[in-house]
Amino acid sequence: MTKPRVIAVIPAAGVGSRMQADRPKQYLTIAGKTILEHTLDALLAHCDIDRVVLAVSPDDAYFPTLELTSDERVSVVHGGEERADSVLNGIKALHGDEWALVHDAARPCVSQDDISALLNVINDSTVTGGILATPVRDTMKRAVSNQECSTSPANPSLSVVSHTESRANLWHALTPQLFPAPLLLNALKKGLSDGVEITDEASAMEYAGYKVGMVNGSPANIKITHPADLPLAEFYLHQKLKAPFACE
Ligand SMILES: Nc1ccn([C@@H]2O[C@H](COP(=O)(O)OP(=O)(O)OP(=O)(O)O)[C@@H](O)[C@H]2O)c(=O)n1
Ligand SMILES: C[C@](O)(CO)[C@H](O)COP(=O)(O)O
Repeated sequence: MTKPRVIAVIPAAGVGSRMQADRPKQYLTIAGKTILEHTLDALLAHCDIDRVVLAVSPDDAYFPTLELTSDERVSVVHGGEERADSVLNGIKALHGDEWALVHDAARPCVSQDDISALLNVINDSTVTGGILATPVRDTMKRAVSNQECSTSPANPSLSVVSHTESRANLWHALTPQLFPAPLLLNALKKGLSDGVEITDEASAMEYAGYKVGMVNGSPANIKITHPADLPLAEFYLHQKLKAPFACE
């Protein structure tokens, strides 16, 4: 049986507003290279990933300065207004019967073993693709209102608890998220045109009615979002460098 083609699609067109840095966070350097280069290296190192489609901002002045621009396995498309738009542009660059492995540029700490574990869903007929995820570990509170509406004049960052959410069967969705490209393309188009909030690929596939698998992945696969995430990611990256991965 021919091995399915797996194309990585990396949304890397964000501005990183929550990071409050002097450049988009994917171009910050930790453990010796940019976050984007760490993420690309992790995906290109996996023997079951054929190539990478990168979605970068149309006015991205940083990407051309990276050496990887010469790697023939990397092609580039323009990102869009939202993450889902960037992913959609990436999927449109695929050619039909491949599997799309969508992975945030902001998640450089993903392990090769977790990528391999997720790829196993390709051969599982009980689901239509799947995602890496990790069970919630903290008690989860629902706030009365969003954080910008503090009711305490003395403490503008104070929120008020509405109630405690059950954390039974509650997971953090991570990336990569892996789906048949043609199905994901149509699901993204439908979710976006119906005005559904699509914050990950699975939400589009769920909205389209597919059964999505969840593979328990490492909580070290963090999404670098705030400044406090940088030293943690650097620690995890140094740990990864100590244990090089060899494709079977
Ligand atoms: N229009 C967008 C928005 C986000 N992303 C990418 O989607 C991933 C996850 O998004 P997030 O962590 O929210 O990144 P930003 O949108 O850059 O961060 P912020 O929300 O703080 O601005 C990132 O790799 C980001 O580059 C993208 O490709 N296109
Ligand atoms: C796709 C994702 O990383 C799964 O947790 C997350 O939804 C991205 O959210 P963001 O607000 O675009 O960072």
